[in-house]
Amino acid sequence: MSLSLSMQQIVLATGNKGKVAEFDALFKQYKIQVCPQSEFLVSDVAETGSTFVENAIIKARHASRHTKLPAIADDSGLVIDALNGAPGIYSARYCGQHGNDKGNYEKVLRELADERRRSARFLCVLVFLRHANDPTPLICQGEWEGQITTAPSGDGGFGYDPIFYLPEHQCTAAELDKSIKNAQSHRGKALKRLMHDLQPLL
Ligand SMILES: O=P(O)(O)OP(=O)(O)OP(=O)(O)OC[C@H]1O[C@@H](n2cnc3c(O)ncnc32)[C@H](O)[C@@H]1O
Ligand SMILES: [Mg+2]
Repeated sequence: MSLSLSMQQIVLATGNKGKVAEFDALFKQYKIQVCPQSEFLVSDVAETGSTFVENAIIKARHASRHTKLPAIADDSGLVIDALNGAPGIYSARYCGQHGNDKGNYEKVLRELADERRRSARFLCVLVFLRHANDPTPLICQGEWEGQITTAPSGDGGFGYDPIFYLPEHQCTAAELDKSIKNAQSHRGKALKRLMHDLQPLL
């Protein structure tokens, strides 16, 4: 594709302010201009897929259709082994109310109350669409391994960060320096891979 992405805006297809803040820092090192969908008044779209990949494509397509710009979408979530992979693609609305971070992680802590197996990982799927009807999306994934705590700790980050413990740092993701989270997280890894694949288009 001849389009020079370094000259053109890309819409970031997420309504999550925590993600936007992380992407703001992450994109600083790249020569592309990425603007959150809120700047174009893009509405949230129903995430009706049954995989992270499907939902990321749905969000990217919706934002691209609305703005007529290339789009990057993030679909992510927490996968807990003792809960057979839940909350997974339902992470944002696990307690029944979309975006209620505290309600969501408190539900997880209740469900794991008598459980010794605490292993879990964050997953992030990033999708890049050149335009709304792009038949060959770029798709990249990143993972971040950790343990679920028995009580929340820390007030940085967003979502499940206060209950996601990193043994190598001896703190939760909500207590971790932002730059370390971005360097090691599911989102940071997925973006590195996506930018590697995007380079030939820049
Ligand atoms: O769909 P968009 O508009 O991007 O915003 P969302 O919050 O609904 O995003 P998702 O559908 O991808 O759901 C992801 C949820 O997984 C959780 N999550 C994802 N990444 C996280 C991170 O880095 N730290 C903590 N929780 C995270 C958090 O609860 C998110 O709401
Ligand atoms: Mg969502």
